Amino acid sequence: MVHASLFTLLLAATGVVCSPFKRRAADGLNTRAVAAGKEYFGSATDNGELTDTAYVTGLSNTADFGQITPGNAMKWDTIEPSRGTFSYTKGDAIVALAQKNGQKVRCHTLVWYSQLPSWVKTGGFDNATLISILKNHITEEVTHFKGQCLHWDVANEALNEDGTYRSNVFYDTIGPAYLPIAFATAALADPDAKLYYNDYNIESAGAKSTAAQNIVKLVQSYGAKIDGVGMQAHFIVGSTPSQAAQTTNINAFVALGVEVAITELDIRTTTPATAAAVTQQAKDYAATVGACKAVAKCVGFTIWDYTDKYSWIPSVFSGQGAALPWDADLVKKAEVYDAILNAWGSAESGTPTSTASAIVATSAVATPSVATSVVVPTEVVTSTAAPAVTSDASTGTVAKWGQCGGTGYTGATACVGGTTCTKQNDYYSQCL
Ligand SMILES: O[C@@H]1[C@@H](O)[C@H](O[C@@H]2CO[C@@H](O[C@@H]3CO[C@@H](O[C@@H]4CO[C@@H](O)[C@H](O)[C@H]4O)[C@H](O)[C@H]3O)[C@H](O)[C@H]2O)OC[C@H]1O
Repeated sequence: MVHASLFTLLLAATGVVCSPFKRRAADGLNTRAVAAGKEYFGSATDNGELTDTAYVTGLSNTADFGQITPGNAMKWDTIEPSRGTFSYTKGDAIVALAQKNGQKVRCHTLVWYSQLPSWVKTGGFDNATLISILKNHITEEVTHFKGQCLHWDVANEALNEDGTYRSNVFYDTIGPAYLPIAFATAALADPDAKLYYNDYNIESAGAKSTAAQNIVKLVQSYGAKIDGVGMQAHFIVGSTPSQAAQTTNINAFVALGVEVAITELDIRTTTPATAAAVTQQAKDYAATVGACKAVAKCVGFTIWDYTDKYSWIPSVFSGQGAALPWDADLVKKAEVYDAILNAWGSAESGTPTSTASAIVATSAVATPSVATSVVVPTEVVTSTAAPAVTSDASTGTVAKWGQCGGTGYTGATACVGGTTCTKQNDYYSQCL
């Protein structure tokens, strides 16, 4: 009897409840999300936190967390700090913890302008060399983690707030084609991982969300695989988009044939948080859960760490914080936690996903239209489609692939701002 009680306690601690009559998962954020039809509810984490036993116990509770995202361990500056030198220790540690716990992993992130080592950022590489560096980095990293990543955030934050492409070394050297090249390369290295574009301030309609949808179309138009879009959702208490606005926006992405995930949710406020702010924060969390729940193709939900103890917010947004459902003492904020829990629906099966939204999402799924011209690097080609880069108004002073077309280009010459197209290689032609 004593042994049976200990066994029950042990199972409860690891997220499983056992009785002589039935065995089911313990109630929690993840089990509720799964009951509502989602693949997981998860949390970001970081290596430095893994020595905190109480923290790890909470993170390892699969009733709450069915997925882990490495906050920094898989970024370029950690993985390939100098050219050709790869270090996987930190990423492996997080994957090992997830595997031990039976949790999924969202792998984050392959191509980002930030946390990019200076040898890449200021290396002064020409177009062909940078493409080779990009492809090598992706191939090496994705191959290393092959079979271990449910999702890869292939590209992170490629856009400015007005929807134009963010100037970074990849865009400035390669042009928008760096995105389809990155996705195609990742797909070759791990065909089973779902490949995501990930960004912030794309959680409701607007120029940046439209531009993110255009990135989906761009990658598709090159014949490369893109499976999903991650809405980071770094929100501010009382200023989050409404549930309806988020639902409509998620459906706009789903209509392009991709899935969506909430990838980095936190909702910050001025610290110390007031009682009113916490009440509003609970409503704000519930709104994003409600939006994801309402769309069948919103497949998963991640908060950017689970406790204020390790939130990135105070270090970046001065005077802000208290953004997560657990406080800095690892104590659940009951109001916020319960709001998330209840927004997913009941523990048994969840409230059924809104039929109306799900039908909109499903029926709106469309194969991207196929046009006649082909502009793809040979290893990328799986379908034919027109390039979606004609709005790129860069002129001859900055070389952009896609200005004039590449191998196999049969469409109208689009030498924007110049008169002569000079083909340099399969990715790159210059308009002068
Ligand atoms: O240890 C930390 C990591 O946790 C951290 O991870 C990144 C955090 O979020 C992602 O990048 C940031 C997203 O938010 C941007 O600021 C937004 C500006 O507009 C506002 O409206 C919005 O509310 C803000 O969130 C930041 O500028 C981005 O850096 C990124 O995907 C994560 O990897 O990275 C730094 C480490 O020290």
